[in-house]
Formats: sequence, C-alpha cells, structure tokens
Amino acid sequence: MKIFPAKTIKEIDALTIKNTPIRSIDLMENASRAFTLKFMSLIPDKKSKILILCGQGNNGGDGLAIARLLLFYGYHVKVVNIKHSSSSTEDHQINLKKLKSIGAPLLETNQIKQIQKEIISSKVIIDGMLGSGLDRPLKGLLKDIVECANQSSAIKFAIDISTGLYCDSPMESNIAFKADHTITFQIPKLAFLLPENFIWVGQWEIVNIGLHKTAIDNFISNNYYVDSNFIQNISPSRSKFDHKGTHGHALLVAGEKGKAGAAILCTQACLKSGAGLVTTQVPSKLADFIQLSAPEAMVIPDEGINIISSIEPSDKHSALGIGPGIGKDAITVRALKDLLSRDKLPPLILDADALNILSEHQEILDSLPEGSILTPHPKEFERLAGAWNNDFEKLELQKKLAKRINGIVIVKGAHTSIANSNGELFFNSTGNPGMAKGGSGDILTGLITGLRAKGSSALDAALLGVYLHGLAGDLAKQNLNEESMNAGDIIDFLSFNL
Ligand SMILES: NC(=O)C1=CN([C@@H]2O[C@H](COP(=O)(O)OP(=O)(O)OC[C@H]3O[C@@H](n4cnc5c(N)ncnc54)[C@H](O)[C@@H]3O)[C@@H](O)[C@H]2O)[C@@H](O)CC1
Ligand SMILES: [K+]
Repeated sequence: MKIFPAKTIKEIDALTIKNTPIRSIDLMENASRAFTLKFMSLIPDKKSKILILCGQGNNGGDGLAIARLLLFYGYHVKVVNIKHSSSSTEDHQINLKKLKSIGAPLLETNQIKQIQKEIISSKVIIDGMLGSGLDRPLKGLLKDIVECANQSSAIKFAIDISTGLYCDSPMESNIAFKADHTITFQIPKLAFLLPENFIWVGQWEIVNIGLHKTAIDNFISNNYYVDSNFIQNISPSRSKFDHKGTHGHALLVAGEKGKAGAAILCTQACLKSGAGLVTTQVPSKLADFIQLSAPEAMVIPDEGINIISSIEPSDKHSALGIGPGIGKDAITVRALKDLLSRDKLPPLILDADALNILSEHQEILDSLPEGSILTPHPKEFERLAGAWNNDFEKLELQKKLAKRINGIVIVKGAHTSIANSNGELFFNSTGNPGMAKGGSGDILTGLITGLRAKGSSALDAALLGVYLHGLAGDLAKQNLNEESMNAGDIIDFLSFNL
C-alpha cells in the first residue's frame, strides 16, 4: 500500500472524480458512509450523546454527512457547525442543507463557551474540524476547542486525521485533537506511523472509499505500508524435487557468557525460516546449550571459551547473521574488523552488539558489503546515526544510513521501518507491545538471516522477516496476551501461513 502526501491525496481525489466518474459530493458520501459503518462497529451504544465538531472545509462536510447517517441509524447526535471562517466548501454547504432539512440537532456558532458546554455533556466526540487540508498551525477558536476537547474523558474519534496534525510533516504548534481512534480514508498517512504522534492518532484504521485504482497506481511514492498482500507476493516457495541443499545454509554468530539465550533464540528462529541448513557459532562453553535446545542446527564452538574470537564463514554459507549477545570485548571487535576486511563475504545481517561495535568504530561502516542488513532498535540506531529532533528527521537519518552502506536499515519498534539505499521506506503493519521484551530482536535476526540464506533479496528478507515476526507476535498475543507472552512464544507461532 502506498503512502502519499496530502497534496497527492488531493490529486487522487480529483482524478477519481474525473475518471470514475463520480460527483465530488458522492465521493464524500462514500467516505462518510465508510466512516459511519466502522464507527458503528466500534461504538454500538446508540443512547450516549455523540458530539460532532465540524469545520468549514470538506472534513467538516464529512462530519455533517456522518451526523445525518448516524441519526438515520438511531444514534443520539449533536452537531456543531463551527463558524471559524467566513466561507465553506460547496460540498459542506450541500451537506449542511441536507442536515437542516431533516431537523437535526445543530448548533452554528463561533462562541467557545457554547461549544464547551456541548463538549462537557458528551460521551463521544467526533473531530471533523480540519483534515488533510491543514496548512497552518492551530490558533484562536479551533485551538481553544481542541484544547477543551482534549480535557474531556469522552471517547474521541478523528475523521481522516486529527485536527492539527499534518499528514506528512512535523507539527508546528504541538497541539492537535487527541484521538483514541482515527478512521482514515483509503490511504495511510505517514504521520500515523511515527511514535511521537501516537498521542494524537490513537488506534487507526483504514476504510475504503472507492478511490480510482489507476489514479493510485499512477502516482509514485517512496513510502509504503506493508500488508499481507504485499508479503504474499514476495514469500518464498518450494518445489517438489528440492533438497536441503537448495535452500541455503545460514551461519549465525551469537552469544557470550551469560547470553546463551540470545544465541538459542536466534538459532531456533532461523530454523523456522525454511533455510536448508543452520549453523551457529558460539563461544565454546555455550556449544552444548545450542545442541540441546536446537538439535536441527549444527554448532561451531569458537576457540574463545566465553567470547567470540574469530568469524570465518566459508563458501558454503549463504548468509551470515552476527550480533545477538556477542558483547564488545576487544577480541570480538578485532574478529569483526578482520571479517569485514575480507574480499568475499556472504550476505550480512548485523544486530545488537555487532551494531554497537559499528557505532564505536564508524570507519568500518564503510567496509560493509553491498546489501548488508542492519537491525537496530531506536537506541542502537541513535548510537549509529546520531540524535534527531523529531521522527521525520529520524526517517531521514535512516535513509541516509541505508544509502551510506548501500544496504538495508531496519529500525525496530511499532510499525518497524525498513529503509533501502534508493530512498524508499517500508512500514510494517504487524506486531504489538507484548513483543517489546528481551530476546525479541534476536529472533528477528535469526529469521532474516535464514530468509537471506534461502535466497531472498536483502529487501525481501527484511520485509518478510519483519512482517512474519510481527504476525507471530500477534498470534502469541491472541493466545497468551501481551503481558504474559515472551520472546520464545513468538518462535512457537512463526509461520508462513498468512
Ligand atoms: N473529494 C475530496 O477531496 C474528499 C475529501 N474528503 C475530506 O476532505 C478533507 C480535506 O478537505 P479540505 O481540503 O477541504 O481540507 P480541510 O477540511 O482540512 O480544511 C481546509 C480549510 O481549512 C483551512 N485551514 C487550514 N489550516 C487551518 C488552521 N490551522 N486553522 C483554521 N483553518 C485552517 C484551509 O484554509 C481550508 O479553507 C479530508 O481530510 C477528508 O476528510 C473526503 O470527503 C473524501 C473525498
Ligand atoms: K479531523
């Protein structure tokens, strides 16, 4: 799914109207109906007072149409048409007329006191003040209304996007409508995917409004939202006469004294990737733990008893994952540097301590072979790439690093982002906060290394690995809940069944 900026969304709307063809008022009706149906599934209670705050643009037009539809379905609705501007859009005017014609409970005002009274007495508030047309910071009446609504304990919904939030650039005034739910029209907005905006966006869902497919296909985007359709197209397959030799050989380098668990989780996850063979190199003292916990894997005991002292892949290894729990001992640093000074290397995946070593020895970043994959969490990413002022800047740093290494940078978190060296960004759609626990990252590294060993391109291995890891986390959550699920449970639920 492509993510577009507000300007392109407007152009797609216009092309939909022209090419479908459909009248703009009918497209607004489609959008309002889609919002209403989703809203009704989330709020079945028809008795509590719902306040719909409408601005003078098309977002307000949606609000007025939604009010009419909710009234039709028997909901208890009050509408405020906020007179914050002297003019309103044509579709807004049409919907206002329709609403008046059915005698809807409607207040038209620019008086904050009157609006405040309505807010205080409402159980649900729907924000139809401003949408993707926001072009300046919130001030005056709209800002006062948003502040007042934010203090209310009502359940809050945003139509398309919260008032005050830009679709694709940082906020200017640090104030927006604090939605618990955002129901957005067909195209995901970049702003929804960034941690700093969670307080304004809440849970968000996409509803289809019938935008013209060719119009969407014709616009280029560098940002994508990765859903199961996307993943199905890049999932690997097997054919009847395949043997273990046709599915690659993954080599993992992991673990130090006290961190055998990282190596075990990484190995077990790699075994679920479909790779033909998996070998794990660990400090010699840990070798038996791997053999016992992952009997399908082979083990190379390092000469170091408690640390990794050398990394020497052979031609038979088709991908090499390094990092979970390896520590930063000077001998391990040397081993990594020696490895990267080699001419020929298998595709690399670097995580955890391998990334911390790279952060402290930035000169070796430039010796990473093309197509390497880095999998930092935000703190590791900050050590690698420097600090950022807002999440949009963080994305720029991520793209810059991917370009510098001519490879893939995965920054983990809710909606994990994956950058390639062409300046493209992919945001994941699976996963939940129950996965934010020790060991979860080790599993991702094992999984991606296996996928890469099996023959997926660097980008596909990253996209698939991140998606499947999140999906397994979601299944673990369904079965266990977010608190009690642990990283090992993610491995149990890893599956290519999409
Ligand atoms: N055909 C379409 O274009 C469709 C649009 N839809 C809705 O229309 C919305 C976009 O509509 P509009 O482009 O009219 O934009 P908005 O409804 O977001 O409002 C734009 C108006 O508000 C003013 N404005 C911008 N920032 C302001 C601020 N900080 N304070 C006060 N006024 C401000 C602008 O000057 C403009 O007059 C979408 O978010 C969506 O809800 C949907 O109905 C689907 C179809
Ligand atoms: K809105």
